[in-house]
Amino acid sequence: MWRVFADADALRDVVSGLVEPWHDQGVTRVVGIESRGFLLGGAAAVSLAVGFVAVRKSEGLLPGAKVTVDAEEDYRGLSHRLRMQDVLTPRDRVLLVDDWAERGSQARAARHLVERSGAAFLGISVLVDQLSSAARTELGRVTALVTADELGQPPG
Ligand SMILES: O=P(O)(O)OC[C@H]1O[C@H](OP(=O)(O)OP(=O)(O)O)[C@H](O)[C@@H]1O
Repeated sequence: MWRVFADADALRDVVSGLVEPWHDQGVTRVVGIESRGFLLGGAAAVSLAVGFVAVRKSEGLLPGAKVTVDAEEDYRGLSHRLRMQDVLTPRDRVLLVDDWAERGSQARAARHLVERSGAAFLGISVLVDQLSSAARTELGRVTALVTADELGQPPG
């Protein structure tokens, strides 16, 4: 995935595709999950002319008041404690941006963080949608550039 971001045209097209379905949805903040969600969410926030809020998976610095949630296992079977600075307000309408959603556990946990802050969680925008129909129902509106099925198997 990082190789895609190294190409200027591909990066521009990816960010454009992520935000295109959300231009008229009244988004006031973008939330992005570490690490690829930082890059894509930041770029999407600039494109939508709104602020960006980071959700950290690791132990990296995140000063000040925070909300925290233990996410269910992700697609690799890893369990992360997600942390977000407590900067959202009840007036915020939040879009989550990430590169890939499979189990949806990180996105669900991010939704909890957003809603615990009193903000409205609108949905998620991802490059690749590999969600089951059950996982999809808990994430609001889901938009994606491509499904995992459409990607197919990588060559050789
Ligand atoms: O839908 P789930 O099964 O919960 O998994 C989704 C998460 O997995 C990927 O992150 P990854 O762990 O690969 O980290 P990275 O962005 O730091 O590479 C992706 O960026 C999501 O954050």
